[in-house]
Amino acid sequence: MLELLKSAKNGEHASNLGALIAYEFTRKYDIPSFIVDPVVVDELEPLARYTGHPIFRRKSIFHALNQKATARNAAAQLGKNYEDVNLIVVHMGGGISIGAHRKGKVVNVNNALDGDGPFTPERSGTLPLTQLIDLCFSGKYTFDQMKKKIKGAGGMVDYLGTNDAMTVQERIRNGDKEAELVYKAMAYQIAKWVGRMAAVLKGEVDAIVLTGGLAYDKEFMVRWLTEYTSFIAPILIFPGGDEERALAMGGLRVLRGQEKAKTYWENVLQF
Ligand SMILES: Nc1ncnc2c1ncn2[C@@H]1O[C@H](COP(=O)(O)OP(=O)(O)OP(=O)(O)O)[C@@H](O)[C@H]1O
Ligand SMILES: CCCC(=O)O
Repeated sequence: MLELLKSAKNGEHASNLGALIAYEFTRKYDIPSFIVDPVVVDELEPLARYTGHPIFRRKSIFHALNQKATARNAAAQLGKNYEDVNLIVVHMGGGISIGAHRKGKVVNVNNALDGDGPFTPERSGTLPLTQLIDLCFSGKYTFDQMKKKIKGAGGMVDYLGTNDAMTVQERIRNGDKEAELVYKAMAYQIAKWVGRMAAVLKGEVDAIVLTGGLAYDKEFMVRWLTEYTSFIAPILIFPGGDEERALAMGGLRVLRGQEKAKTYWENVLQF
């Protein structure tokens, strides 16, 4: 695992550092370390794995740690167990993931890292395929530049020159119509993905759960998402993230014998 993460063979991401840092603590203090709900948690149902062409495979990459922790908190707020509810969890940070949680499993979710889903503060989300192929072969851009359009320099930051939603909100308050249109387009695309996940859950949705940094924005983002999606289910809001606590609780569940740690199996990542 450590070698694979160092090589970034499956993608560059800050979370690649997690296991490496944990391993240093293990060595220094002679204590166990665990990985809890990493971005590659994969509970997709078989139907969700189809892409539309046999050589492409859908990967489950999303904000699993915060999605799972927030879903548990939301279930508790509903007075139920996570394993007994259906939720659509919308994590809205620099990247955005929309997961269909059916009775404790994330059976469908967009690949939040790799050009799938709504556009986000710093990612393009799904792009028109043929235009993308044409641009790749146009000779105008390098491989790295094209990759950057999808992750890092795409989405809101490319439209408005900032990935900071709070700056955009201030611009809207000051009458910037372009900023309003782009920010609302992002809400519109997120809402469309909520609709998809409602279909996956066959309309049996106990709640739509909004979380991540953008969920603090009640004035615009939360209001627009409520307008578009509240016909599906009640909306619960858990702004920010619960990641550090979720990591600690995951480790504690194993140390207390409430959960068994799984063994990492490298072959599952060979695709
Ligand atoms: N209090 C707030 N009010 C409004 N928007 C906020 C607030 N806090 C953060 N945001 C916005 O949320 C977005 C990023 O959120 P967050 O900090 O959750 O992302 P991240 O942790 O960098 O990314 P990710 O969640 O994808 O790992 C930014 O555009 C930021 O401006
Ligand atoms: C999809 C993994 C978390 C992120 O958005 O970076």
